[in-house]
Amino acid sequence: MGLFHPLEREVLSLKEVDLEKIQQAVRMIIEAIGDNPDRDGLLDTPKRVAKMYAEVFEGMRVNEEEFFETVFSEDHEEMVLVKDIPFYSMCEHHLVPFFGKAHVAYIPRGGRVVGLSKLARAVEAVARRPQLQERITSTVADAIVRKLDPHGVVVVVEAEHMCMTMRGVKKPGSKTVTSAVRGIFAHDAAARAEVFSLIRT
Ligand SMILES: Nc1nc2c(ncn2[C@@H]2O[C@H](COP(=O)(O)OP(=O)(O)OP(=O)(O)O)[C@@H](O)[C@H]2O)c(=O)[nH]1
Ligand SMILES: [Zn+2]
Repeated sequence: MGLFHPLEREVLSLKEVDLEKIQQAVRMIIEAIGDNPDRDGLLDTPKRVAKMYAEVFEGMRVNEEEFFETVFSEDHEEMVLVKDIPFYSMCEHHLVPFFGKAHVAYIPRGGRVVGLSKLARAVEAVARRPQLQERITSTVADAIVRKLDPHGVVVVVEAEHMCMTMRGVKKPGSKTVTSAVRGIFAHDAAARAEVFSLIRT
């Protein structure tokens, strides 16, 4: 099992989510906004929210590098791109959702090819933590670099942030695009242009 991205939490040290603590906190929030946590409609809400948080933050207990343990020895040293991987994450500043699509490309080296679904699983694991879009992007790219030592990696993430749409600056429809470019893609403009054009089409 590899090391975590330095910016990421020590997720493996966490055991189970403390559902009881989330329930208490949600009850307090309901009281603090001036509603009655004991009215019918809200009675089970703390329990539901606790269950939901356990689900949307389940990446806290998953090491994304695990998905790259099993490699197929396939003699393919050309680009592999899995695009339009949908993801949902929670912005660490406001704990509201941001969501969109991730595109992951790499050029395998030395026959280290992984199952396509593992790229999507890594995106999902990383997204299901309190996050920044930039950190999802670089964490996925760096995990692939560390585990597969490929010729190059590109991760592009495009997302809509609810903290920018339903509140605050209120700019619905605005999209944020982030990219992490590693290896050959960083210094070969033609390779980079190819992958970005494949992502766009
Ligand atoms: N870089 C980055 N910023 C984010 C992300 N998600 C949310 N933010 C921003 O985080 C910032 C937090 O700014 P603050 O001024 O501390 O908080 P705030 O008063 O709620 O800010 P506003 O959203 O402008 O109302 C905002 O500008 C958000 O748009 C992200 O994934 N990456
Ligand atoms: Zn936010």
